[in-house]
Amino acid sequence: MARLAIDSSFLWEFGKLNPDVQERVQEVFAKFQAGGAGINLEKIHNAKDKRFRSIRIDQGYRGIVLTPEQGDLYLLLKVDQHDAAYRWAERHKVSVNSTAGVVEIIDVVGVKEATARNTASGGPDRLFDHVSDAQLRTLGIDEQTLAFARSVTDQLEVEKARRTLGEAQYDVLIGLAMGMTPEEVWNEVAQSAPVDTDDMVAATERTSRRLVLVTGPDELMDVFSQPFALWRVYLHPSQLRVAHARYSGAARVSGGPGTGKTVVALHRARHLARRVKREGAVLLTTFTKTLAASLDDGLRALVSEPDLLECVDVRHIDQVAHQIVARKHGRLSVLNQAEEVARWTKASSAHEPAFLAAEWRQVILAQGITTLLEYQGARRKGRGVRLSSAAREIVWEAFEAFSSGLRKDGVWTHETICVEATRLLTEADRQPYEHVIVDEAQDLSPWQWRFLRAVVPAGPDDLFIAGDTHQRIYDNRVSLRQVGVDVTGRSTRLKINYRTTAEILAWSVGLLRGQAIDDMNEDLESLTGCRSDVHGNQPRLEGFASRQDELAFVTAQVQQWLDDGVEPEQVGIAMRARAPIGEVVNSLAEHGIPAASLASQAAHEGKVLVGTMHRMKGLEFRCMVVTGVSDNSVPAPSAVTPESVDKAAHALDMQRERCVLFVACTRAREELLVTWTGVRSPLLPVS
Ligand SMILES: Nc1ncnc2c1ncn2[C@@H]1O[C@H](COP(=O)(O)OP(=O)(O)OP(=O)(O)O)[C@@H](O)[C@H]1O
Repeated sequence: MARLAIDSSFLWEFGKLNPDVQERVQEVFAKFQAGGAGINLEKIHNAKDKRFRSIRIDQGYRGIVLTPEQGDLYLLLKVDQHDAAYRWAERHKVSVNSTAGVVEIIDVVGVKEATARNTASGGPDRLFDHVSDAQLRTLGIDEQTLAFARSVTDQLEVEKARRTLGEAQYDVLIGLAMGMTPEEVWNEVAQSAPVDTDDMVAATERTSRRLVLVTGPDELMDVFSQPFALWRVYLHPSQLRVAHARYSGAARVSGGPGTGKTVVALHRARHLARRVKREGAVLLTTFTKTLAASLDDGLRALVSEPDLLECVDVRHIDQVAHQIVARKHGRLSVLNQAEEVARWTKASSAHEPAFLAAEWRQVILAQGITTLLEYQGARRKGRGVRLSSAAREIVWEAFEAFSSGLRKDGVWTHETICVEATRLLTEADRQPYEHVIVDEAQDLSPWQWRFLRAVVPAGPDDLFIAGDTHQRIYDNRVSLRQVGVDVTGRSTRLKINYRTTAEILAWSVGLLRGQAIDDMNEDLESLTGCRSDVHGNQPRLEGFASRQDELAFVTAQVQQWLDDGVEPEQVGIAMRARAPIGEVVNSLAEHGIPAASLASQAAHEGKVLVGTMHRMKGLEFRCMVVTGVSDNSVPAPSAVTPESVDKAAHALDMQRERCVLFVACTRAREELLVTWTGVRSPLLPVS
């Protein structure tokens, strides 16, 4: 049976075709998959590549297909209106790169034009004079691109020609333009085995970033119905640049929700794994077990080669620290919350245990304080009551009693483990990792940052940090510089949102309007320019007189989505507190809708997923309900310091509550419903 591969750029274009044409395209493909009966592949007279044929989609549309000279693999490269499709065929050719072994789709007319432009405008100094023709050919540069390379005078000219050059050849030229040596470029791009440029099947398999191999009609429909899974094969150039760049030190990628930061982190992990090729050399990490598990799933979706997977250690930070400390001290016994409270109670009768625990984390550990003198001089912004010097002495005694108690009994907290791991690493002569990639970096604590700084030697590409401070849902505010991480000049902000419709994104961004949110680098972060190109319905806001009415409405809406064909696990329901989760799950179950709490161990497949707003971090759903957004639940009263106690702490708590709501709402891809009973939350816009 004939096999079909599709250029991923077409998959995006498919979404923009009108539904009639989409249907025709699918019919044509189904015929094609069924063996090709009834498909007419027509020769194109002026095509740049003699293997190109056109397929009739409907009266106005044509597809351009590369037919095989040997074998059974067809490549669908383009579907467009008749004239545009033919014009495309007159400009492009397909070849297998002799060094990288991948399929390249080259705009040969465009390359010629770019060469002529450069030659006409360029000065006498050519950018690649230091690289010989023979070296360029060895790197897989073909004759036409060689002429282009000889015309180039600066990096910008290479960047401008990105869409016209073959992808692998572009990578070579941009690498050289950025100062890599030909040997370094070779190591990045070359296949280890010799390339057979006639073997289209092997080349297509190697081009998984761009070409999607479809083996049957079901899989084809699957690809069409899940354009979101496309990130595996296609990255936007702005994402790819960040994922594949060489940085002289720590680098950071930020960007609003759904801009692909996690996707970039995963691609970066694969890229570095390919480069280092040493088991466990790359750490891909984040701050919770659940998020680390989803990074692991993502990496496995992206990387199929077992030896590459082995290069990447995917674990959450506390787990990594735990292992380092356990290696030195043996099995670690970690306090649970009740045990910690009991120890604080024992350590001092002068203060509440909650106060002491918070002071320890937010002042002592956060600032890395180790002496009373340092504590006497420490800033305590946002910590409520002022403490005189004498009062600090009393508090310090409590810390000492608490810490020595831990030491004496050989017990730990996650924080003391992290601090000890950092100490051990500072004393060690070798760090365990060559590269560290951190996702959801906005929620790491200062002691976790110090640990990460210590886990990898400082140098090129040491730390890669992905995060969005608008989505900070815990109280960790960190200045990267103060924890020894300098990303100056190596920060990129992604702007295109691939998850959420423009309507949901704009409304959600409104929740944070006027908030001054730091960028972890002693400046302010901004969502300006964050956009989505996909349009849909406005978010729906509904208030009710009773909780019963609210639940009934939510249940009916979920039923409606399911009736419309949305899979149950593509519906998420978020709320601020944990308590109402059971109530929502039961209400759905009573109406025959399978549902599960995200926190439960039960299988989640085939169920509507219900959880706290915090738990929604890292997830996404086609349809999202954010429920219980009343004035007495959002912001959560117990999580906000009263203004009368500490104005600064109150403002920060309120900001965090807004961010938590923002995170929940931006999990929605297509539909967002926000509900409340009684008076709506003051965090919601008035209308
Ligand atoms: N280049 C791309 N092409 C197609 N889909 C993409 C691309 N980049 C990201 N996506 C999709 O967009 C969605 C959001 O991506 P991702 O989770 O990486 O964003 P994020 O910036 O980490 O989000 P958040 O900060 O909100 O958690 C995912 O479904 C992902 O598959």
